[in-house]
Amino acid sequence: MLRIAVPNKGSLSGPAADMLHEAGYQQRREAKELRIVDPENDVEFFYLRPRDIAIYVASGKLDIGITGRDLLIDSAAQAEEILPLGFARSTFRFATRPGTVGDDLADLKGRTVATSYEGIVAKHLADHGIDAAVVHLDGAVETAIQLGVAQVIADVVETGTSLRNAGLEVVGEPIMKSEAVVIRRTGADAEEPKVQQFLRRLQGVLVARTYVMMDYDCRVEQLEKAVALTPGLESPTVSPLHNEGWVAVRAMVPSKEAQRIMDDLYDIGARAILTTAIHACRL
Ligand SMILES: Nc1ncnc2c1ncn2[C@@H]1O[C@H](COP(=O)(O)OP(=O)(O)OP(=O)(O)O)[C@@H](O)[C@H]1O
Ligand SMILES: O=P(O)(O)OC[C@H]1O[C@H](OP(=O)(O)OP(=O)(O)O)[C@H](O)[C@@H]1O
Ligand SMILES: [Mg+2]
Repeated sequence: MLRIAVPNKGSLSGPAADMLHEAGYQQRREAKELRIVDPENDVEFFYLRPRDIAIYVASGKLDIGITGRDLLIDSAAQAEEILPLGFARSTFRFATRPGTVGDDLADLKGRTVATSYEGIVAKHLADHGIDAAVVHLDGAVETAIQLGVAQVIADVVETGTSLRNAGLEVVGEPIMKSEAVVIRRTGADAEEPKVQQFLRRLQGVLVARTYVMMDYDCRVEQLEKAVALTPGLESPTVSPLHNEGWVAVRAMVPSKEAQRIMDDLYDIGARAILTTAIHACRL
């Protein structure tokens, strides 16, 4: 049975459960459940603190886990990313009160940086040869500056609202970009069929979320131009219509581009252009 670690709380937990549900897996019904077995899919889910997931997976007791890339790197556990999942996207950045330090990383020398991600910050400073103190806090690190515990913070930034509300602004380049990722123990068997099947299911959800199916009719003379607009993933399906000189075309297109592609197809004479949602997919 495949043993999978899933975040039990925080920003990762809801979207991870939604994605697993869309991929056809049973999920817990109550937030207090710490473990469920999905016998039909031969999978056991363990609901763990996001920060702990890389440690469990690195130990080899759990086969794979869903966590944040930043949490994986911060843990320094012997685990590696195998599939990015596209949610819980954030950047990890230094921030401070305007005017405290310049945009140059070297300005952090001799300062105190408060963060919940001590591993990432200490390594980043060491890699750049900057001697600064790091104070570990569990959360709400923005307040550390107001209360004088640190002059600089390093934290997750998504919309920037938390920083603005605390009167802070980012300084320097982003330390890293993060999103939810699937991880496994470093060097674990990449070909393990159960793991491969799990990844294919999640990839199917990602594709279903980012593509729509597009159908349209066009004149045979316009087919090459039309196909160039909708190349599909492999190649579009082209079927003859009862009316001679016309064909029906079917191809997957990125949902974000669907409206523009429909305009372009219309302009070259395609008609009856339809898009439909994809509910599930195996590439
Ligand atoms: N506002 C946010 N937007 C996007 N991703 C976020 C946000 N806050 C945290 N994350 C991501 O979520 C993961 C952290 O999960 P974790 O559950 O530890 O913290 P959290 O979501 O801040 O929850 P809490 O602080 O309530 O425990 C990291 O990968 C981080 O990049
Ligand atoms: O840029 P924003 O959209 O404001 O999002 C970023 C904020 O979200 C998280 O905080 P959370 O609410 O989880 O509190 P925490 O700091 O205690 O983790 C993170 O630590 C930032 O503070
Ligand atoms: Mg948080």
